[in-house]
Amino acid sequence: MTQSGTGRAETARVTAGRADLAVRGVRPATGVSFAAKLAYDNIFHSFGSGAETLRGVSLTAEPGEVLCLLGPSGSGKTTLLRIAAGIESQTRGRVLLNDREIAGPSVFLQPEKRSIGLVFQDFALFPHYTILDNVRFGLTALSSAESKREAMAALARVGLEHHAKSYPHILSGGEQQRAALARALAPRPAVLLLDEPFSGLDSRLKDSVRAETLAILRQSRATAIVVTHDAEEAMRMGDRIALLRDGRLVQVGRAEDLFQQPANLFVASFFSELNLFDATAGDGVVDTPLGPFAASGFSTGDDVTVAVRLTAIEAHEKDGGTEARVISRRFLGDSEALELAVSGAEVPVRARIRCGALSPGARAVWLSVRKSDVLVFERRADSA
Ligand SMILES: Nc1ncnc2c1ncn2[C@@H]1O[C@H](COP(=O)(O)OP(=O)(O)OP(=O)(O)O)[C@@H](O)[C@H]1O
Repeated sequence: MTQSGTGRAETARVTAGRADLAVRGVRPATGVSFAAKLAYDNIFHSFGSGAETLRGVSLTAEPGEVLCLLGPSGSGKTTLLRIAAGIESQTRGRVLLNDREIAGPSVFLQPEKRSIGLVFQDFALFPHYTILDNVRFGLTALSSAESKREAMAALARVGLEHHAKSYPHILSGGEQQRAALARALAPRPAVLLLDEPFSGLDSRLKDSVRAETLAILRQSRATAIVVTHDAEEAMRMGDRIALLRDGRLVQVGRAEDLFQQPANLFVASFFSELNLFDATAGDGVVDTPLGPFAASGFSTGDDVTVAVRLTAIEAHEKDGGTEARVISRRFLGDSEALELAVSGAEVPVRARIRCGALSPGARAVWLSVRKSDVLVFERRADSA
């Protein structure tokens, strides 16, 4: 989602409201949040009379966990975050914080009463405020001395005390991201929502900022929901991943679950590049141009799609396996991308092999396939 001027105003509204947290009840030890459970119960949403953006989403972020909301552009990730923050309203369903309804048919708790923090894609720091004042922004209910102390503690947590007096524009992208995180964490929200928090960073910076952010989230112990459209990012960050498509939850689980036991072809293709072969199941097996594979659970005559990960294919120059001819090779550093002509395959078969596995002039090769990286799905018109 692109951050708009309205978005900034919302940041201000949501952030300002977090001061409410600071003055209520007993506060935990420095740097620690009250982790909470956030539950979506059968959420539906549409913008005006338009098509439904969310269709029956039920999902729980457990206390202290990092839950990644993953999905293609337009699948409804940002809308789901905004509903939890209270800056968008669902048309049906309920949102619960620690089993208490905060949004439902007859309840709407204002954003500032929710103890839910929000970090936007472009950080949304106020350019004319120092970093310290940006972080103090959400602590207005505290005395000046207290808010300064709390803001400095939050900056220390993200390693930015030395930039307290700086203005945002002199900070690097990664530092601005950490400042935005400090601002969101300063009021010690029970739940922190992060909307594509690393998308504005260049790819080299991204890895280190992501690792730092995860460490800070762990230390703060807040429950976090992180929106991303990048499967690798979700696997790196999430204790669990919830994959959305067209406003519906497709699968929720640990990265290993989604990768190894994808619910359908859409999930599988979100996590790895695949060669696809349409085929008809035989008696527990299915024949493809790359050889026969097990098709347990399917009956003879079932239409299936066989998905072979690019990394499942090995190429050799010694006779054995499926014959293939090299069409193209591309050096990618750690690996090499191959396109191969294989008898019976309508389009070139793609493979990702270890560099140096084939001699420079190799043309005629033989392929073997790691069976654990072959997935067989029922063939449906909308399955990928
Ligand atoms: N203000 C709006 N008015 C009308 N439709 C909207 C509005 N905001 C978003 N949408 C539509 O709602 C759907 C879901 O949008 P949303 O931003 O939640 O998706 P997303 O998964 O976060 O996408 P992205 O990864 O591109 O940010 C999209 O089809 C989008 O075009």
